Amino acid sequence: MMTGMDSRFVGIAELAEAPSVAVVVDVMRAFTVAAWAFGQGAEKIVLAESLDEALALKARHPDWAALKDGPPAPGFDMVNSPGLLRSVDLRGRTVVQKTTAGTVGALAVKEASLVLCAGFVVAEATARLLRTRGSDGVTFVVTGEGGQAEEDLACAEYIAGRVSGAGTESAGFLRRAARSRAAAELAQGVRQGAHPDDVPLCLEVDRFPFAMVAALEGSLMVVRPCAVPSPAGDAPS
Ligand SMILES: O=C(O)[C@H](CS(=O)(=O)O)OP(=O)(O)O
Ligand SMILES: [Mg+2]
Repeated sequence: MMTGMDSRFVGIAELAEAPSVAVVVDVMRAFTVAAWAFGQGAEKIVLAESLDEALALKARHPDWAALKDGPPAPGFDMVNSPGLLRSVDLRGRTVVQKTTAGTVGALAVKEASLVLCAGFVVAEATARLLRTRGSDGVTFVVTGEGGQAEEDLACAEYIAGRVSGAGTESAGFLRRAARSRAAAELAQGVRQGAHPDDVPLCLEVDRFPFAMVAALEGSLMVVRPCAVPSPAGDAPS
């Protein structure tokens, strides 16, 4: 199905007012990690505004699992690495996540009527949800490097292409992401709290069948997986 969707690609700082529909993209690594957390059984992810808030939430809910980017730190259970997270059993757990870019981007659009958190691992489910909803305007928040992160921009453009029609192929977009600064820094060990498999895991297209919807629940921004069944008319590509 073709849609006449109007796509805007903006950095976090360019967000003047809450968009109606926002897709917040963080390929490396926040939303790849979020998808893996759901893959490992997490029930929900609470996005923390700050490290202090993450620790306060953990103190109030000792059974929640607190996750931050960068190196391991006291009070936190996990770091922002899909390669490290994939061996953790999170069945039924609530995860609290605080990262430099991804979680900040989602919190910046918390007033939007629909917020999807995305990376390549949930690209098709995200596109399908947007198609199903028939949104005519979508703001893609490119969270890394002031809106210039090549891995996030490539993924955002790929998802936008998939929304408009099934013909968009992933290969070129993945090549751009693989050549990004983030990929190089992860491969070179510049970014801490990493596993050697992080880059390939972040570049796995459609590893998971769900989209990730973030919404305010009381005062907290909460991400939950959302199954998006393939409509009978959706032609495979
Ligand atoms: O963990 C990450 O990859 C980054 C943090 S940094 O760029 O390595 O400092 O956070 P994210 O919000 O997932 O981009
Ligand atoms: Mg990032």
